[in-house]
Amino acid sequence: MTVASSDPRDSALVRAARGQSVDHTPVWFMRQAGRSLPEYRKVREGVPMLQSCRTPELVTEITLQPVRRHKVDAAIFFSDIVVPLAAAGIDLDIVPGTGPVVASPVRSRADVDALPELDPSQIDDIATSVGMLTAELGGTPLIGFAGAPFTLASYLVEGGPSKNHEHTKAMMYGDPEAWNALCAKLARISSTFLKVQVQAGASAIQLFDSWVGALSRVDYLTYVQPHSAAVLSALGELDVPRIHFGVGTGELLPAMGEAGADVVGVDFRIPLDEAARRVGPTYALQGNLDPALLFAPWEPLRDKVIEILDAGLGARGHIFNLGHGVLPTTDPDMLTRVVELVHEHSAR
Ligand SMILES: Cc1c2[nH]c(c1CCC(=O)O)Cc1[nH]c(c(CCC(=O)O)c1C)Cc1[nH]c(c(CCC(=O)O)c1C)Cc1[nH]c(c(C)c1CCC(=O)O)C2
Repeated sequence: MTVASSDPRDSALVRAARGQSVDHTPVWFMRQAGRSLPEYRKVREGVPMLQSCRTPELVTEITLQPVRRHKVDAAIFFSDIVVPLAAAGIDLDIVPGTGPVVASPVRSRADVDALPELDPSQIDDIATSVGMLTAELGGTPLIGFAGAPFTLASYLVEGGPSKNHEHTKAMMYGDPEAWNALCAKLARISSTFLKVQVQAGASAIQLFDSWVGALSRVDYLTYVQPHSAAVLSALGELDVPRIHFGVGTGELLPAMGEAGADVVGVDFRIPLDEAARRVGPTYALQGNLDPALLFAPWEPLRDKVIEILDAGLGARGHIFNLGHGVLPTTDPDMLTRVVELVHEHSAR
């Protein structure tokens, strides 16, 4: 039984991530801050996404909104995976309804070599935002995050969102040296972005490799895992739990754990008890309610939440989450109800 404490290291989220006992299953939602909340749409009015991410007062307000409203067990830092790339000087924008769009796609070794590094001094505002947030959050942990090298590389090489990642795979296979140089650079940028967040007070981190499910296991092990491992091991000395998530990664879950995670994020395509069997007793799990089920009637939704909570008991630790981000048209009251149910049903 955990006692109430104002130290986020004693929170249910951090304890579950470490495989320690908890008094309830912690819950948060990917994209809990965002368009599903009217209070978010209000404060974002007229402010471009990248500018919002670099304005500490706005980052603090937006990050706190879902914590106040839903009583989730963690805040996720309001930012974006491309913020450190833009901060380093790469010309890109986040286009509403589309996602990140890069002015000059990276297609050759020369393009890779021309990419800048990120100096921590270029993201002083990120440290400021995290400091303001942790002061407000008290015992509620703040999760810092970054994009993993493959997912960032896909945006840079394709020039924007991609279904098939064809230019990315073409570089991976056609010029492995350029590919490895690109991913090594992105690993350094992500490590810096994460370290700044943790040193400023984040209590856990999540490395998003959202699109890595596009790869076979062998390609993942050959071309991607070493670079993700470099990011996760760079965080090792800072002693915060590391969550590693991607979409469509049923075949990659053990390999993503072995990249150096403490918690493996699971999407909704495989049952959580099957995920627990696949990763074994070494890793805690996070997941995995289908975000589309928040549009279903309460009864089947409730049954699914309970099924996931019960399956999670078979893992080293369980953090309840969605299998991917909150969809923008979700009724936020459904999220609040899910949080209440998770807390009620999992109370030990
Ligand atoms: C792939 C990826 C991106 N960004 C991110 C990922 C990994 C997570 C995932 O798999 O979803 C990470 C991210 N982006 C955002 C967060 C905020 C924290 C949170 O989860 O609440 C996080 C963790 C805010 C955001 N990032 C973005 C928004 C929407 C901006 C808006 O409100 O207009 C938000 C709230 C923009 C963005 N940025 C990206 C996409 C695909 C989009 C959506 C495009 C759109 O539909 O408009 C790239």
